[in-house]
Amino acid sequence: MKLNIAVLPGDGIGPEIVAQAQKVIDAIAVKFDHEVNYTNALVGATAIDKVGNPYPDETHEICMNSDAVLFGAIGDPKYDNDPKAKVRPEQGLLAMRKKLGLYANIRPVTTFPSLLDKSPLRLDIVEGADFVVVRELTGGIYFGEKGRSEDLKKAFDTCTYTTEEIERILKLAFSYAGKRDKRLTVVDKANVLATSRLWRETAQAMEADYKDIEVDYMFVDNAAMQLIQWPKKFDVMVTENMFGDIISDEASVITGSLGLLPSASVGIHTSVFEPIHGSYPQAAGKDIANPIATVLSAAMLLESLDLLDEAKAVRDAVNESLDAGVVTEDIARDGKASKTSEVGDWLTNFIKNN
Ligand SMILES: NC(=O)C1=CN([C@@H]2O[C@H](COP(=O)(O)OP(=O)(O)OC[C@H]3O[C@@H](n4cnc5c(N)ncnc54)[C@H](O)[C@@H]3O)[C@@H](O)[C@H]2O)C=CC1
Ligand SMILES: CC(C)CC(=O)C(=O)O
Ligand SMILES: [Mg+2]
Repeated sequence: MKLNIAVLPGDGIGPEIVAQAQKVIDAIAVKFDHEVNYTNALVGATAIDKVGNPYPDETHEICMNSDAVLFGAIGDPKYDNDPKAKVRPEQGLLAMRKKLGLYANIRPVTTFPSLLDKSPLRLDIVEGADFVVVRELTGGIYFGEKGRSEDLKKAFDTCTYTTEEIERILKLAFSYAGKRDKRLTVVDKANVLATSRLWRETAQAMEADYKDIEVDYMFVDNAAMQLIQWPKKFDVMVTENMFGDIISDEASVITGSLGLLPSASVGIHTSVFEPIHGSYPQAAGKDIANPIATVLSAAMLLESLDLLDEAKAVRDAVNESLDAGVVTEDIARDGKASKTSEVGDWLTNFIKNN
């Protein structure tokens, strides 16, 4: 098969972690006799620096013409620490999601047997935890009208959702639950927010079409607590953009590191495969960031193209590397950390030789 992959490394650790995922895809291509064509494109702070736009039209064209997009991360302290900056790297990520119609971000949270002790939570709490956060990705407060009063002493962000936006993400979440343990938790703040009440009303109306799915409703503050106290009670969680952003970072604690969680952003046009973490600028250029979230995002990319044996070979390699202790410093034992690039090399060799 011929694969056209758009590669958007972005900022900070983005280029380093994406390079490892590309090495892994290359090894898979050789093993399974595929031809891979990568097209690199600018996004984020790097794109602002080069062309003044965090999501240039050329990048959009490249994404639209690809079979899938492999994305690293965006963000730079020079913008984080300048609240007055008008053009920001994050606008590039949001524009990409909106223009590609990526209304759903699928964030699977699974524990790895050899890393159970890396979670700050007790082993009996985390062992066997396995759930998916389905996060709405192109609506809500991140995309709502925002502004600042003339005297600069007041600012506002608005959260808006339409029934149509809620229905399409719920449909996808119901279908995920149908393929798993048939349990769906709708996370909202319906005791306070009008948008959340619309989410709850819409979900309640859809229950009749999915009689085999057990649906429950949970306020987001309670969900944030229960996720840590009883992670095993969850199967599929579905929620709005900002709540999903926050609870999925929180969920990474169950697995041991934010550097382990992959995601797939799907919707209308092409799909984007991206780690859930950011550009981790403190680690940029040091070859220490964990590449596994990005490598597992590449596995999700292969699955999206129905290359299931190929994806399994990536997952097997990752599991073996974790069992063998070939890991970066965030999940290392007894000070024995491998570099980002060494983890990538190990995975590549494992795929070649097995
Ligand atoms: N999808 C994206 O591109 C995202 C971009 N950002 C941007 O990233 C920049 C940094 O944001 P932060 O809040 O510091 O979040 P972050 O996710 O970059 O890092 C938070 C912490 O998580 C850990 N971490 C993250 N990735 C890791 C990896 N691969 N290996 C090991 N440890 C890892 C580190 O301890 C790090 O200090 C900001 O500019 C922010 O806007 C933040 C989240 C998502
Ligand atoms: C710019 C942010 C919305 C990025 C983020 O935190 C994420 O997508 O997880
Ligand atoms: Mg986030």
